[in-house]
Order: sequence, then C-alpha cells, then structure tokens
Amino acid sequence: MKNSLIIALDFPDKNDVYGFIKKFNNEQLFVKVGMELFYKEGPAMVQELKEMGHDIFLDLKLHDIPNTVGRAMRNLASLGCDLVNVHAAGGKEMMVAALEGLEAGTALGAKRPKIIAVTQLTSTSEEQMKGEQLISVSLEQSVLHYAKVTQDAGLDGVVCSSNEVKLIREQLGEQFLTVTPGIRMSSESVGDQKRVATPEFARNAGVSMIVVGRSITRAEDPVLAYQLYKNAWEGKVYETKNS
Ligand SMILES: O=c1ccn([C@@H]2O[C@H](COP(=O)(O)O)[C@@H](O)[C@H]2O)c(=O)[nH]1
Repeated sequence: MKNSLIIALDFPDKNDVYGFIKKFNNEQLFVKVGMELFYKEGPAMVQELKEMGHDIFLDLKLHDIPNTVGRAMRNLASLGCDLVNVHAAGGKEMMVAALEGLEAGTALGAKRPKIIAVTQLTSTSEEQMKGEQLISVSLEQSVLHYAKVTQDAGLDGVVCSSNEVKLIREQLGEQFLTVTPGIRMSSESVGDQKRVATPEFARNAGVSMIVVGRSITRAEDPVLAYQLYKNAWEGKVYETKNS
C-alpha cells in the first residue's frame, strides 16, 4: 500500500469509469472512489472495482456524531475497500467510534481497511482557515494538531498536503500514513487546490501515498499522464526547470 499513486475516479457514473479503466489493459490500479461516483453508483461500484483486482480508497470523509459515524463505518467495512476516511474536525471520540465500527464490521480473518483522517483540505489556504474557521495558529500547526489527535485516536494516518509531511514525519514517526492530494506538475494549473506540490516534492518529503485526479482522468492520453506521474513519483525521471 505504501508508495502508491492513487487515481481519483471523479467521474459522474460507472460508464465513464469503465471507459477510463479499459485504457489500462488490465493493469492493477489503486483507485479512489469519492462522493460524486459513490452517490450515483453506490456500494456496487466498490465491489465491482474490487472484483476487477483494483485497490480502493473510499473517500467519503465521514463527519457526524460518534454513534452515526461508528455505525456507518461498520457498514463500509463490509465493502472490501482498502482505505477509508473521516474528518479529524469531528473529534477524537468520533474517530475512536469510526475505528471501532470498522473493526466490528471487518469479517473474521479479513484485513481491516486502513483508516485516515482529513486534517485541513488541500483546497484550504491559511488565509481561509484563519478567516472562516477562526483558527489562529498557522495552517501547518493546525494540520499537525489534527494529526496528533488522529494518532491519539488510534487511526492509521492523515490526509494533508505534501507541504506538511516533513513536520508530521518528524513528530509522529515513520509508520503514520500521510496521503496527499493536491498533486500537480509545475507546468499545470492548480484549479481549486491551494496547497499543491509536484510528485518529486511529495516523494522527497516522505509522503506515503499521493492522490492524482484531473491531471490523469482529464488528460488527452490518461495512460501516458499516469505513467509520467508514476515515474516522477517513483523517482525515475525528474522534471527539468523549464519542463
Ligand atoms: O484535502 C483533500 C482531500 C481530498 N481530496 C480529493 O483528492 C482528489 C484530488 O483531485 P485533483 O483533480 O487531483 O485535484 C479529489 O477527488 C478530492 O476530492 C483533495 O483534493 N483534498
């Protein structure tokens, strides 16, 4: 699981997903099913992708009272995904309930899915965080604080931007997972993302897994785009200053 490149399948429905996956000629992928796809296709989408042999991050970012999240996680555990998540802002008690629900719902002898918590969305800037969430510490301090609460709750890691990973590694150790969206080549537009990094930066910072969406799914040649990102992430090629 570590060192994976996760493709965000942000598509409207399963026809688009199958059209996209077909291009990869049976290559085993690590894919992310998010709200757009899950709310349209439901649990069957996860099960079908699993049957095709893909690893799955079910990115539903649960955030509710502990009882509700715990019971929801119990149901998600039965879908066979590899990674699930919650919002750390839901609090330690909610995260403990999520973990307990996940453990309770994992079939006997099966591997419990990893569970991580979103710290600050990569679409949030420090200015937004301070102005809208009324958090007065730096964005890096807020992410680190949420990461510590997440670790205290017993979860496996966090979603954050690649920029905060060095600090998290130093303070919370090598085993704690860091999953980072907001990945772009330096020549690309960032769109709605605020805290972005290249695959090379992520690799050098010690990120566990990167998430790449539109740069691959909306590329003219998605397989080529995937290869370029994968090579950069694996350190096989480096972007030159002018590329
Ligand atoms: O903080 C977060 C948490 C989740 N995401 C998700 O990752 C992908 C990123 O897509 P791009 O097209 O590469 O920007 C998307 O599915 C988000 O829902 C995130 O971006 N930031």
